[in-house]
Amino acid sequence: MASQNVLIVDAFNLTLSTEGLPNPSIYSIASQQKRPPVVPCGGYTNKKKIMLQNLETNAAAGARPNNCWVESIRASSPTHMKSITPSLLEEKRAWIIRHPSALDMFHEITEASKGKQIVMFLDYDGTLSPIVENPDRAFMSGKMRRAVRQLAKYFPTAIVTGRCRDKVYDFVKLAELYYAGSHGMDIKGPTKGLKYNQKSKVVNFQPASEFLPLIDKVYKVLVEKTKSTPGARVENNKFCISVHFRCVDEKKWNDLAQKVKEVVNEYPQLNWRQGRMVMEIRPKIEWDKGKALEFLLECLGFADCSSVFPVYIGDDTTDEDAFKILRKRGQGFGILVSKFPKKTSASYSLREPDEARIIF
Ligand SMILES: O=P(O)(O)OC[C@H]1O[C@H](O[C@H]2O[C@H](CO)[C@@H](O)[C@H](O)[C@H]2O)[C@H](O)[C@@H](O)[C@@H]1O
Repeated sequence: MASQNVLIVDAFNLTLSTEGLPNPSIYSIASQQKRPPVVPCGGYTNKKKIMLQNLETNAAAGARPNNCWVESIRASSPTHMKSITPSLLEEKRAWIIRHPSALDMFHEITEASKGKQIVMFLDYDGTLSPIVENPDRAFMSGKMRRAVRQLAKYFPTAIVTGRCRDKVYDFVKLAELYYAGSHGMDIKGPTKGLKYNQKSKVVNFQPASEFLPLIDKVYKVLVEKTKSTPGARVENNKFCISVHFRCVDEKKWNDLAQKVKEVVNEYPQLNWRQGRMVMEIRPKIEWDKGKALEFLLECLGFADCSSVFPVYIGDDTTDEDAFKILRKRGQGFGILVSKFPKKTSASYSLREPDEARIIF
């Protein structure tokens, strides 16, 4: 383990010298990856062996922790990478030792999953698709789609996203997956290739359906209220709403946040959380991505099962709810996709969506 950490730190320095640009060796490894040969259905052990063959080393970079709201939004922007100080560098090194790359730790991970049923949970934005300015253009690559399709042949696989379920389906286009849209408030089972558990045939769950009219109303209010802020964008995610900051001048972030908070404060049934350059407004109910993960495990018949191994890969603050659940259950592990250190309950890290594809 110790020698592995040294390796990570060395590679980490190399990454820093490229000012946050993708590590060229990782890119070439990713592009040289060959798809594993198709193994018979149910061949989980074979699949794990193939996944092991895909292992390569890597490193992750980091960023400054944040204390206030605007700082934390700023921290989700790569531009802050410009000011790297020695203490920041030290912090980054410490972080990667605490959350090693899942690529480096793949052997340990596969050893831990031996004899257990792996269930995959995948966030969409920033995990399966790279972050882009226009949320309507956050396409998943054909390579990523093929990798997820392949994964789902061997393990029950769910997309867990803040997006509206229909919208994420339009991006992913794989009918054999489970989909948990609107931060888990809109769950639907596969419409094709069902093979894990009969119970999952009936998966269709919307714990916040009574909030639909309210969400529609508040969406319209927010569109009106934010239209004077250049670059602001409001997205209706059916059971929740996203107000995007990514294209707003940094000087206007606070103003925009105030406007949004004023609206949300008028509706005690709603609250908001911060995501990546976005404010996520949603119903105040005890439901989140972590609860959705537990719900899906139950649907699959693994509620009280000690031999299940859930793997959750995500990049955002809302994914932390799922990472926490995995820690609490003491089952499986969480993987945070991030180039920068973030406070996280995930065990491991990956730098970018392409790396997630490698471990598939
Ligand atoms: O749970 P997720 O799948 O990660 O969805 C969370 C939000 O993702 C999207 O916004 C993020 O990605 C956009 C496209 O790359 C980017 O422009 C934006 O800044 C990010 O916050 C999506 O548009 C939101 O609706 C989701 O809630």
